[in-house]
Amino acid sequence: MQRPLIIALDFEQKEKRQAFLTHFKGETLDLKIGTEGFYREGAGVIEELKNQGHRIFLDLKLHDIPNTVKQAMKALASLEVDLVNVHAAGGQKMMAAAREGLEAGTLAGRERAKLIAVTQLTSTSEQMLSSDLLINQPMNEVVAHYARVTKESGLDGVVCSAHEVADIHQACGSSFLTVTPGIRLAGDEASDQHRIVTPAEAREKGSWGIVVGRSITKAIDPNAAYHQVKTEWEMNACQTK
Ligand SMILES: O=C(O)c1cc(=O)[nH]c(=O)n1[C@@H]1O[C@H](COP(=O)(O)O)[C@@H](O)[C@H]1O
Repeated sequence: MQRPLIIALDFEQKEKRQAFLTHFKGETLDLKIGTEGFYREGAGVIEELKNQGHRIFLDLKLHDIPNTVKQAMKALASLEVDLVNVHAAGGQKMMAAAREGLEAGTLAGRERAKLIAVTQLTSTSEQMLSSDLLINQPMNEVVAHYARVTKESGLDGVVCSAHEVADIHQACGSSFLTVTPGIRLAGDEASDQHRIVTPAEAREKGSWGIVVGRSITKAIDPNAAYHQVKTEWEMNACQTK
């Protein structure tokens, strides 16, 4: 994956996922399978999408004791996806264990999946951080701290909102990966997301990759919406070079 535009394949039925992908015949995509799809369809969905030539972000957000996460990551490594994640809230030992498991499970001669950690969900607001999680620090400082701990644990990057990318680059360097969901085309509903930006803003703010679900999957013309997102995301890159 290179500065990917990742489509979140969050569908309530396998048939709906497959019907959605018929809008993209002949295109190689960066796709995300999350808990909704993986729990329903199992590992077969990964195989199916890989056979179609797509690159995969397997978003299971592991969060458990270090040994459990290590063994789970070892098992997931056999699926040979491109990107996997854990929750940074699991702490440094858990994240280091995730990396160990991933390395142990990666077949010799194969490239290890990139491993990133969710800092604070993009559905979390500053107010929720304090009222629900009892974290009384500004969101950007909390996220930058989680990013620093993630880097110290040997991971490749984080999931965050584009609003925090500059602080993360300052804390961890600009080569530390920032994958940013919470992307909306102008005028689209935020729905359950709180820390949102447009694709163009994500690029301006320096995101390495973006994750886009409903702005594409719920569009009347998903292919047109995808290419609108892609144009904003890439056009802006040319302007900022
Ligand atoms: O790890 C993720 O992918 C993730 C982290 C996060 O903080 N926020 C977030 O929205 N996501 C995922 O990104 C996708 C966003 O979907 P939309 O809100 O429909 O664009 C969903 O599949 C979420 O599970």
